[in-house]
Amino acid sequence: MENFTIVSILLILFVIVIHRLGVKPGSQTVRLRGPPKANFFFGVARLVRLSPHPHILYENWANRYGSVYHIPLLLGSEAVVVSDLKAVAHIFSKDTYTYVRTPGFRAIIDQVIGRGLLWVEGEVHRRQRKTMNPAFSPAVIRKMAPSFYDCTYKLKGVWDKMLDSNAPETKVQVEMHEWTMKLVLDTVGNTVFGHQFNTLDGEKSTVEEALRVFNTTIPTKLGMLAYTVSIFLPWVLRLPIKRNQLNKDLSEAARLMLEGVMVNQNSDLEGDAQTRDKSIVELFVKEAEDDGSDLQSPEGKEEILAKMKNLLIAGSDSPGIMLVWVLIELARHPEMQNRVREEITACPGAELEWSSLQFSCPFLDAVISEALRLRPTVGETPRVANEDDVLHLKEPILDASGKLVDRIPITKGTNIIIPNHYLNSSPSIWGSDGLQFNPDRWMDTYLSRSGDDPNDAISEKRRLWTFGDGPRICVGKAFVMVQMKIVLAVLLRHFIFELPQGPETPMDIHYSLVRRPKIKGLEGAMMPLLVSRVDGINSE
Ligand code: HEM
Repeated sequence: MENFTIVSILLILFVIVIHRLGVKPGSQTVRLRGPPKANFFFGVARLVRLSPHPHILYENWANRYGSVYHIPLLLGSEAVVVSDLKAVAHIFSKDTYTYVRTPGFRAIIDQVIGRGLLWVEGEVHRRQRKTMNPAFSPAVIRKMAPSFYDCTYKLKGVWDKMLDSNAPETKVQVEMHEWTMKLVLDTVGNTVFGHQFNTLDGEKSTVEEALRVFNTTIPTKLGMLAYTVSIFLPWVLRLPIKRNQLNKDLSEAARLMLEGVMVNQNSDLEGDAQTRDKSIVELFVKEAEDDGSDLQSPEGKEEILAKMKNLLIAGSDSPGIMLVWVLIELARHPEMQNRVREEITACPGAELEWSSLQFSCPFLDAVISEALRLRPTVGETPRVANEDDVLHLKEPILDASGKLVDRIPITKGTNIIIPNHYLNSSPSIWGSDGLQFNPDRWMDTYLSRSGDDPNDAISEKRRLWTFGDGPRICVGKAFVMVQMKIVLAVLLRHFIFELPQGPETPMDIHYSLVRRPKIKGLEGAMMPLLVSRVDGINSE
């Protein structure tokens, strides 16, 4: 019998035993409507995980069962899907206290990233977040802008060389995931840790290699199965399978690099006080010192390493994928790419300095917002109720007995899923073109932007859920918005991006920790784009 079949059977038997012993992954208390099981063991869990368009599944379910419904998951467990905007806002606002991460999801974070901000809950989270927030203030991010430019111009230099080695006016095929990963890794290393990865200069980095292997390895059926199961059953992460080994390798590579950063940081702190403003790591060191932690002790080091690892991995995965998505969308819509380029070319300042760029190029801003809306790297927010609660709905729904209800009691242990991707794109919220790439929707002044009144009915409806919300809202949101605008302005000013088989090139999704775009039919996470010069002329 095949290895896969044996392990699958063992896995299933183990789950049944655990289930019989009464260890339920979650319990649901309300009689809600919802879809039937698509599979005896997995309910609809695999269907959602493997669907290239899970938000469409949620769309169909919401149309059928209303804005709150239950879905069957593994072996009889269930989750309540909440897409009523009032209830969603309530859950996010009570995040880390009333609603927390599922034990399985925490175990994955622990294995890959460690026990930093993404893992902690409640009071510890509040304290860690308070320390981290100032490190991502607008003033600090403004100071990072030169580094965003440096890294982007380095990437431009690499692509220029590729083009120079070809005949004039030819296009080169560039593997986008590879280069955006180098770009964001060098940037986050430089700005956040004061560490020079120099991958754009051709230097080798174990972190880059581990990230590359982790992100591009084609998941086996067993790996996919284990991932789906592990969200609810943490022990699956201890099985000796390839995906778990990749998690550990990535974690270890990040640890080794960050230990080096810590050593340098300590010597900086002992030395020249002028260098103290250098990186976010110092804030962690200071926080630990204020708490009386012994930084030389294994526990003290471990605590700081985990916090750093959170920023390194969270800060180098999603931003790279989002940049790739923007370029794909612009390659699919050449007329929009031309419009963005015209806008950038008209931007005052020869080098697209941030002081001018920040307040220019509204269409580029709109393109970025639209890609973030349609292609969120985190499609769902899974949570579990940590205590009893009541959800008050904006719009009443029909329960399983056909009664209209506008409040839903939730008991401790209930699994909750917030479908971020559905909320970002549903035609019921965004209008009939909700599923289409239409940046112009962001050019209308009444749509949600920073500074809008969050209680305004339209702003509330047109909110982006790509960065989550509430106490856990992405700490790097402002960082990545500045980074993306600079990177895209520079690259689009100089290069034209096309899909290998034209705008209609068929696309697919590669599954790793998050979903990344790929060209249909290519092995792994391959996402090549054709790059050519805007002026068609080789550089000196
Ligand atoms: C386009 C890029 C990005 C996207 C789409 C994104 C998305 C998200 C989302 C959805 C969450 C909330 C997760 C949850 O509620 O469970 C989150 C949290 C987080 N993100 Fe990002 N992120 C991005 C970039 C970054 C960057 C650049 C950094 C750091 C430099 C970063 C660091 C973090 C951290 C540390 C958290 C945990 C916050 C907490 O638990 O309090 N992210 N991100």
